[in-house]
Amino acid sequence: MNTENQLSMEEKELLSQLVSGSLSMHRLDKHVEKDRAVLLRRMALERIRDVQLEHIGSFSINENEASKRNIENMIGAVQVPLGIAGPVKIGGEFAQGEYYLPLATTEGALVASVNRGCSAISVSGGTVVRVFNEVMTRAPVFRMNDINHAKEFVDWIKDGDVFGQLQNKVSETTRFGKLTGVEPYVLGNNVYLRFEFDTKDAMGMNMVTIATQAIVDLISNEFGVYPISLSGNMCSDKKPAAINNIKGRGKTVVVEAELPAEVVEKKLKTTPQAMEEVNYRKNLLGSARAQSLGFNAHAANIIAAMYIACGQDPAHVVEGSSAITTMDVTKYGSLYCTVTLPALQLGTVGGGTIIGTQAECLALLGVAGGSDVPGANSKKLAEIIASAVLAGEISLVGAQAAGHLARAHAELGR
Ligand SMILES: CC(C)(COP(=O)([O-])OP(=O)([O-])OC[C@H]1O[C@@H](n2cnc3c(N)ncnc32)[C@H](O)[C@@H]1OP(=O)([O-])[O-])[C@@H](O)C(=O)NCCC(=O)NCCSC(=O)C[C@@](C)(O)CC(=O)[O-]
Ligand SMILES: NC(=O)C1=CN([C@@H]2O[C@H](COP(=O)(O)OP(=O)(O)OC[C@H]3O[C@@H](n4cnc5c(N)ncnc54)[C@H](OP(=O)(O)O)[C@@H]3O)[C@@H](O)[C@H]2O)C=CC1
Repeated sequence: MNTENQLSMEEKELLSQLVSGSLSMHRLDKHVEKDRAVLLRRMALERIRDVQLEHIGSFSINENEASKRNIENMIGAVQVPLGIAGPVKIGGEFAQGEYYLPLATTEGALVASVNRGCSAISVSGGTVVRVFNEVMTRAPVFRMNDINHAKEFVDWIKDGDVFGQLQNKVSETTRFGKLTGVEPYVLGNNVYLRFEFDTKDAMGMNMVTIATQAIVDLISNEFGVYPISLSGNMCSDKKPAAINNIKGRGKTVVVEAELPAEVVEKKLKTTPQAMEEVNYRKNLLGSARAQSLGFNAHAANIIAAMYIACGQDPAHVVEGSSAITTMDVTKYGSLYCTVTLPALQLGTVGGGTIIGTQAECLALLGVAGGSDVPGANSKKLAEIIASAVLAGEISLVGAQAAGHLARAHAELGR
């Protein structure tokens, strides 16, 4: 437990006010520097709850930087073990060569599994991966007087001159972001405008939210309606939603690899036929019967572990998990595998990407910060994560085809 000897007289007084409740935790920031506020809040909690927060207090994050843009009421940091899988050979438009994958997880057997998948993919020649679409969306909801009013509004917003005005307005709020489209959706007298943006190397949710505020101010001045909410859930952010799977959100990425039968037998201890059948009956039929939005084995596992490692917003695992995995035996007897990720939201600038450990993971992948051609780094990261997901799918489907799932977790996960 931290002792009061480390504190000045003023800090001791603030600590006792925090413990008594006469000073709220967040107001402390007005009285002391951020690093001292983090310490005092932690010490107050130790006293209030009679616990020791020694590990929470052990970190290298810069409290001033983090308190500006990543966290409020900071008391420390939690640690998640970081493992490495690979190298995996990737043939992307942006990611080309061999990559070590940082995975932050507490699930034993996960890193071993991705590592095995990487090895099987690499000896088979690597992945081929492409980003097909990139778009970040924000969709305010407007309550119109009646259907006529809704129709007038939709016709107005579709006018090319109006769209040009909106684009100009957006360019006043961001140097990098561009408004690329707007799609109106109507429900009764509600109109949802799904604005689409290219956010380059940023994941972009702050960027597009600020831009959309400027857009709705213009709409209010020009058309006389103001949204009920800046986000009307047709965006759709951090919720499982078919619209993201169909239209895409973040990066839409597709990855493939073809494994010769000998590789499947040697590396995965099974056959292409057995893996094809597991994929069909589990990932396709089982997911359909369960009415799942994701037709895969564990895309979320790899996305979550790489998002945590690389400073992404982990809530976006929701959309990322809606991936579809296919596995087909070819006429040559090899196994052709693909993963389609319709909505992989990520960035290499902003958000959690600047925190020391996360920035180091991005550096390990060669994608820390913005790229010379804005957007290239985020697409490279998308290609790498998609390849990692494929490695995870190949290994887990292989383990289930071989009947090794329970054994692997008994040995490595407990
Ligand atoms: C565990 C293995 C990999 C063993 O796999 P194996 O083939 O029995 O082991 P091996 O000793 O022959 O090693 C083969 C390769 O695996 C890797 N490997 C092997 N051990 C390690 C290790 N300690 N650390 C790092 N890498 C390891 C490594 O690449 C190695 O090659 P080598 O380098 O030796 O030439 C395999 O059985 C496996 O992948 N099982 C599946 C485990 C898995 O994917 N778990 C993910 C979580 S499951 C879950 O959360 C979701 C679920 C299951 O509920 C979803 C669903 O419904 O399906
Ligand atoms: N506000 C919301 O509703 C939501 C917010 N979030 C949070 O949003 C954060 C991510 O938002 P995001 O907008 O990505 O990040 P930031 O708000 O951190 O902004 C990133 C900024 O980086 C600048 N930038 C510098 N170089 C580049 C480059 N090469 N490409 C693109 N932008 C560049 C841009 O400035 P400029 O704009 O001047 O071009 C951009 O706005 C995360 O913390 C996430 O948790 C998540 C969901 C919803």
